[in-house]
Amino acid sequence: MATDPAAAAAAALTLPSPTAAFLAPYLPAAAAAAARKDRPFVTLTYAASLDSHLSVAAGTQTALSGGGSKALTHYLRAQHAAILVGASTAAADDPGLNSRLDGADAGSQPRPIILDPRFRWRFSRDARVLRAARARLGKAPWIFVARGCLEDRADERVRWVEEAGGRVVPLDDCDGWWSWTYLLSAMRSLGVESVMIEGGATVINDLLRLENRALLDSVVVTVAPVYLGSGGVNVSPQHEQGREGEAVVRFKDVQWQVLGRDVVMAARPETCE
Ligand SMILES: NC(=O)c1ccc[n+]([C@@H]2O[C@H](COP(=O)([O-])OP(=O)(O)OC[C@H]3O[C@@H](n4cnc5c(N)ncnc54)[C@H](O)[C@@H]3O)[C@@H](O)[C@H]2O)c1
Ligand SMILES: Nc1nc(=O)c(N)c(NC[C@H](O)[C@H](O)[C@H](O)COP(=O)(O)O)[nH]1
Repeated sequence: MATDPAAAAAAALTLPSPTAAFLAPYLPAAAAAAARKDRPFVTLTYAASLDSHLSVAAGTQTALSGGGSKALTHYLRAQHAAILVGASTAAADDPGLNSRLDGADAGSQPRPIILDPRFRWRFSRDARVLRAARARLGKAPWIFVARGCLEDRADERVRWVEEAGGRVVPLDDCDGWWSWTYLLSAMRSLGVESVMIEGGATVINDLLRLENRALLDSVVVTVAPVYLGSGGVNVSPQHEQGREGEAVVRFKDVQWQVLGRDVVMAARPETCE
């Protein structure tokens, strides 16, 4: 059964100050993010197994982070204006997409953004992200949908999102896919100054491709001491034929911190400048 947001808030997380100091150089600075008008500050973040898997199988959620790295993730959420996931993550995880960090108030909650061009996530009024918003434990979601897939404005899902204070945002029609330049520019024009992108694998692998890497300001990856085995949902940017080198992603400004059983990397991607 899905966790009740009120019960989740009661199980609030705390972050030790050395971890906050470790993350500080990788966080969006308010003035710089506000000054940048073409796109928000972007942090890509996820938790993976030793074999770089996000979950044991598509459509399922696998808990990887221990208490310390989970607190780090919720701290990161509170440091960003928005948190974004793909439609398959929304469908598989029924996520709350709020910060349950101890002391996170309404003002520090990120705006959940769900990429769902074909509006195929069949959520109910009881979806955790909606319950969290109604309980004032998080902001209400914005769901990005292609205009042509949003003909039925009487769709009860639109009503539920609006009732919670959120929006189903019509974006340009597309073939099921928007470029990240377009998406980030759309977010910035909606006033979003920083966004934490949590996944899933389709989103992450796409953002790590050579043409998108320069859009990433920070990358924060938790590695948990477990193998999930082949068949899992894998983070591994794809080789394109004849362009093998382009799938190799290297990082600069790399720092690691051990948090309980997990290790966390904070870094910036190297781009071909
Ligand atoms: N461990 C972690 O940190 C973590 C984080 C997130 C998700 N997950 C897991 O990942 C799995 C889901 O990952 P996935 O790869 O199946 O799906 P996903 O969450 O990446 O969603 C993919 C869908 O999002 C939409 N989308 C993504 N990019 C888009 C773009 N540029 N333009 C338009 N639409 C776009 C499309 O509908 C696409 O089919 C689940 O098992 C979930 O539990 C784990
Ligand atoms: N940091 C992290 N560790 C994990 O072990 C794990 N499975 C995720 N997964 C990220 C994904 O985005 C999930 O959907 C949200 O972690 C669920 O979000 P909530 O806590 O419900 O808000 N993230």
